[in-house]
Amino acid sequence: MESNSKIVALVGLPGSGKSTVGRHLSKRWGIPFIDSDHEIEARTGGPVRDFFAAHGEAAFRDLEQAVIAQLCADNGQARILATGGGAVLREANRQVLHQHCHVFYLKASPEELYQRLRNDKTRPLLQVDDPALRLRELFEARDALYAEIAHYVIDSARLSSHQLLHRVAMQAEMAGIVPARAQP
Ligand SMILES: Nc1ncnc2c1ncn2[C@@H]1O[C@H](COP(=O)(O)OP(=O)(O)OP(=O)(O)O)[C@@H](O)[C@H]1O
Ligand SMILES: O=C(O)C1=C[C@@H](O)[C@@H](O)[C@H](O)C1
Ligand SMILES: [Mg+2]
Repeated sequence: MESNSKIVALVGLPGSGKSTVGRHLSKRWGIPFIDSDHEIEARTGGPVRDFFAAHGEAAFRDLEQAVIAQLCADNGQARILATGGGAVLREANRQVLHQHCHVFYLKASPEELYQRLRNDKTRPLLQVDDPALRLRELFEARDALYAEIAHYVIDSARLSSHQLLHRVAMQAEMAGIVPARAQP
């Protein structure tokens, strides 16, 4: 990875805490938080699930790849980036993330994710008859891909979201990726 990179990328399954941790780190460090799904929504003018339904997954993945390449381009600006849960499925995304960002894999078991998300109706991938099974399948298919690109694996088992945030912040600050800042 480029040693002067100031991009912290958060990867992991739906519910792993990317948005929660990303928002808090953004406040703590005073740098922007960008979510690739939100960037795509800003460009297409509607929710990701509508784009999926209208154009299919392959078209979504093409757009996602283009967006991630742009978000990882070095412009000297420090930032926190969360990627859509499926971004690691493409080799090109794995390469660009690993090379240009400090990648943190927020790892959680499918059982734990199910407990967090069981009442959530906003995640399209989980609106199926058996969301617990779906999470197990996603974990099986993706855990090794997240781990492959990660510079840091943060296991969130038995951590509250506050403790998880603290772990990521400490790791990044100790590694000198961002200057340590007093919490607002
Ligand atoms: N370590 C944790 N312990 C308990 N709950 C957590 C933890 N991390 C996140 N949560 C809760 O789980 C839910 C999902 O978290 P969040 O939206 O941050 O996940 P995400 O990785 O951004 O998911 P997605 O990929 O779908 O955008 C939130 O309600 C959040 O408060
Ligand atoms: O895990 C996935 O494949 C996805 C996760 C979301 O973040 C979105 O990017 C989209 O719904 C696909
Ligand atoms: Mg999110």
